Amino acid sequence: MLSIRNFQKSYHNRLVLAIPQADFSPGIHWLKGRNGSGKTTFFRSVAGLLPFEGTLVLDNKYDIRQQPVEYRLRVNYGEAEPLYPQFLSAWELIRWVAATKQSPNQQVDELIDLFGIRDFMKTPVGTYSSGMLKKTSLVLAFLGKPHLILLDEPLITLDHATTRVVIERIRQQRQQGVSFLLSTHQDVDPTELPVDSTWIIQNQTLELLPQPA
Ligand SMILES: Nc1ncnc2c1ncn2[C@@H]1O[C@H](COP(=O)(O)OP(=O)(O)OP(=O)(O)O)[C@@H](O)[C@H]1O
Repeated sequence: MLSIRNFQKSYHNRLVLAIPQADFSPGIHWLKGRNGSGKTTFFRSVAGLLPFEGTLVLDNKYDIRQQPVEYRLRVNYGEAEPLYPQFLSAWELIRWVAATKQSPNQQVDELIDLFGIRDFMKTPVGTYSSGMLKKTSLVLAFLGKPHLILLDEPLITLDHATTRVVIERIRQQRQQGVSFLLSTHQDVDPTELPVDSTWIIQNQTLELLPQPA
């Protein structure tokens, strides 16, 4: 599903991540790592938001450099702590992302109701609580017809009911062929959300962890 070759990311000549080779199969994959290990850097690079050295190819077809638009159309990203211009409303953000991601008809309404943001979506995001902001970012992360969704700490700041909604949505999308890379510092019950592999970012690289027996 996602192939990584000779990946390197530095900030101001300080190497943060070097991944000679990694291959993610279709499925749900957890990414672990201590604070500052490089998870957000990795997600932002895979999402096409940060420059890096190396090659990323989605579905053996879409190279982030050679098919930049096709690749970005198929890779969505929900940030751990989303930041948006304070004066924009969720509705304005959603309309814009839905248009760029070519969302199917009805999807916008479906996601707005699923995450319960209709009541406040026309007020500026500057007035939102952290949970309201997180719900907005999750609606944005599911828009379009992604093949891969990157979710950085998708469950933080959410109430119990919304946590269930996120887990159920991930399961449902997985059944429809969407893959996920997720990071979390929380433990998630594998009976609720089956995981195909677990990876760790440490020592400036990404390693596959052995699956528990
Ligand atoms: N824009 C930047 N400029 C310089 N250094 C940066 C920048 N962004 C991140 N870093 C550094 O890169 C390293 C990895 O940061 P990153 O935010 O990717 O970690 P993380 O694993 O997401 O951390 P956390 O779990 O705390 O969110 C850290 O040492 C951080 O200081």
